[in-house]
Formats: sequence, structure tokens, C-alpha cells
Amino acid sequence: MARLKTTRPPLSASGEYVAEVRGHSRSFGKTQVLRSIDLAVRPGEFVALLGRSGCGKSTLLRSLARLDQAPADEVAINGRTSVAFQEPRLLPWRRVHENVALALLNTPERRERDQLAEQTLAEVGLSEKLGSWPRELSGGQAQRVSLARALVSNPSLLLLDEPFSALDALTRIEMHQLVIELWRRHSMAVLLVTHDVDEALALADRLVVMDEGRLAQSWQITQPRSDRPPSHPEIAGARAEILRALGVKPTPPNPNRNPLNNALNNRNQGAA
Ligand SMILES: Nc1ncnc2c1ncn2[C@@H]1O[C@H](COP(=O)(O)OP(=O)(O)OP(=O)(O)O)[C@@H](O)[C@H]1O
Repeated sequence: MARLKTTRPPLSASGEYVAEVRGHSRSFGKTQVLRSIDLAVRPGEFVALLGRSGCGKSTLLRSLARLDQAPADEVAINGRTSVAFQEPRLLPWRRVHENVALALLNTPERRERDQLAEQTLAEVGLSEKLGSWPRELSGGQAQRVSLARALVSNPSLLLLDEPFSALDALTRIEMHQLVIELWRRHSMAVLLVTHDVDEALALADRLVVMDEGRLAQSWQITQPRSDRPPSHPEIAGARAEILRALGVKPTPPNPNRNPLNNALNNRNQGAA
């Protein structure tokens, strides 16, 4: 009897998703780190990826960023991706605007590169630091430059690998606001890797929990971002479930979420 060859349908190239991951596995030596991951990110969607340390979040992000070779039938990206990491990773021997312009290697015209870098640095509020050296920046400013460098190429998917975790609480809140503003303005999708459940609940449309290389559970948040107090039933309920999925004892919500909600409320006058 002839055996039917089973071929998987190709990953979407239709533009329905900016990133589509299907049955993606990855091992380092004998250690399997990603186990048949399925994940699709829609244009403009804001997804937060949570999980215990070592569960494979950064490895998945690297596959999406094409920093690691992933088989084309497991990971498909429609459009451009760019990444910002926990550390800003700026070149210390290049001035701020050069660090940003360097992300535009495919733009041949130097003047265009400079203009775009300048424009994007203005968007992150750093116009006055164009000619500074990275060593002259605060941690928060350096992280803004890193964001500008990721944004300048106008990605359809921005990958953020714990970009706020080294910042103090106030700077973090400012960065949250900034990321939401930039996300809206650029109409891009964002995949944020974070350990902070409250941060994820404040920012994302969808929260996905990873466990030992698998996507364990996900939550869609329908409450508008501008109105997500920790006491809201949807937010409180998702928080309790996510902490349970992470195997963490419930803790009181981070009170720093309120300033974000308030600030977003003030700026966006109730926009979702
Ligand atoms: N290049 C590599 N070579 C060997 N092992 C690796 C490599 N990169 C990651 N790993 C291993 O893969 C596992 C998952 O790492 P990964 O950085 O993806 O986890 P993570 O969930 O992002 O962790 P964290 O939250 O601590 O950043 C870890 O056990 C790590 O040691």
C-alpha cells in the first residue's frame, strides 16, 4: 500500500500574522529548550511572554529576531523585526545618533540615515543628546537610545527582551508610557519578554506563559490599557491565574501600576 506523504501547509505569508511559529523546537546539545512551540502574532498586537528563569523565553525571541537560525517551516516573519535587550548594548565609540543610524545599513544615503536617526531620537525625547557619547547617558536615556535604534528601521514586530528590568521604578513607568506611545504611533506588533506580571498586565493585549520550553497558557486582556487598576476583576483574576501558572505565591499588586494607568489616562483621554 502506498504511503501518503504528509506535508505541513506552509506558514502564512499572507500578512495575517507578523510572526508565525509552528512546532518550533530547539536544543543546545542534549538539552531541549523549546518544545514544539506554536505562536502567531497579529499586526499591531502587543504580546507579553512570561515564564520562570531558563524556560526558553529569550531563545524563542532570538528565533523570532532571526538571530539564531530557525527552520523556515517552523518560524516565518512577515516584515522587519528588531530587538531591544535588557542592556542597551550601545557602541561606546559612536555618538548617540550614530548608534541609531547604524541600524539603517540598508539605507544607502547617509543624509537619510542621519535624518531618520534624528527623527527617531526626537520621538524618544532625546533630541538634545544626539551628539553625546553613550557614557554620558543615564541608564534610562541609554535604554531610550536602544529603543530608538530598534524603531528607526520601522519594524512590523518589535521584540523587547526585559528592556526595563534594570531601571528604577520611576524610569520604568516613564518607559512603559513611552513604549505604549511608540507602539500606537508606529502601528507595530510588540513581543515583550518580562518577569514582571504587573508590567505585562499594564501593557499587553495578550499574556502568554511559557513553562519548560512550552507555551503553557495565554490570557487575552480586553480592559482598555488606560483603565487597568489592579482591583479590576479582569486584571485581578488574570493576575491570580498567571501567578498560579508561574508557580508563584500571590503577592499584592505593584502599586506602581497606578501611575501608569493615570498617566495613560491623562495623555490618551481614554483611548484603549
Ligand atoms: N547558546 C546557548 N548554548 C547553550 N545553552 C543555552 C544557550 N542559550 C540558552 N541556553 C540554555 O537554554 C535555556 C533557556 O535559556 P533562555 O535564555 O531562553 O531562558 P529565559 O527563559 O530567557 O531565562 P531568563 O528569564 O533567566 O532570561 C537555559 O537553560 C540556558 O542555559
